[in-house]
Amino acid sequence: MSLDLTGITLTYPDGDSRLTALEAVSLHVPKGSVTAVLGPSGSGKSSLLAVAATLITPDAGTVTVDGRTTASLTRGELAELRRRKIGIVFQQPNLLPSLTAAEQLQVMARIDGRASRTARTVRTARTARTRAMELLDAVGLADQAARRPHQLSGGQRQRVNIARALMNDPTVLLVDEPTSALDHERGAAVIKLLTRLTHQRATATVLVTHDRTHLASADQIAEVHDGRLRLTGHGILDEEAQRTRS
Ligand SMILES: Nc1ncnc2c1ncn2[C@@H]1O[C@H](COP(=O)(O)OP(=O)(O)OP(=O)(O)O)[C@@H](O)[C@H]1O
Repeated sequence: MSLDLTGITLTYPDGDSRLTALEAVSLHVPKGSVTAVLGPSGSGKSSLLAVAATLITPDAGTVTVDGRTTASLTRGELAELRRRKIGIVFQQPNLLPSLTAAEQLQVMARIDGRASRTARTVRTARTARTRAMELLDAVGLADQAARRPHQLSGGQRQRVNIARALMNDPTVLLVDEPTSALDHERGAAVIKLLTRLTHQRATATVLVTHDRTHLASADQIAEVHDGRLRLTGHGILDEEAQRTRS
């Protein structure tokens, strides 16, 4: 159980030609580990996350989530894979202003229930509430469950955002610069939380960051330059970690 990108090339239309955003990118992210992705602006980091999230189909290469290669899936199967297996944490929390912290999470279960009519079990409102409370507790916000976004700090909003991404128990967690709106201390707390949740919930986590101080908690570090990726730090997880997490 992991995320694998193999030989990914992605181009965008650029006038009469095409701009290569990713070139022959391969990355193995084992279950229960954090891969930090660094790189200058425009190097291809967001494109990499969008391909991993199956939001963009690459020109070449394969994305494998939980052992399933996405190219062979129908659009419906792909949408279901995204809903059930992939959690995305965007830079800005984008919480709904009128909902409490608990409701931000419960809405995810409702969307999932409605979308998958063929699913054998549709989570009831009650189990969604219980799960939302468990996750808010896991991110240290159990006592803030009834608060709305304007009553929360930036760091607390980002923690709700992270808890929301975990609501459907994803295998893969994709995180885009989660600390850009936070001061150093709150940013460090969010990264620590993401690392702990990755290990506890055994997600394959990709963390795009500009902040090199975040690298200490990563299991492997990848750098992207002009669409090319190479592993530059912590290299490959040690064998013991591989055995326990894969
Ligand atoms: N939809 C698009 N259409 C055309 N070109 C695009 C599109 N999205 C990104 N690009 C180009 O692809 C390249 C990689 O962009 P990408 O957004 O992946 O970089 P990034 O590393 O995430 O940058 P940043 O750190 O500034 O967010 C850039 O040259 C960008 O201009």
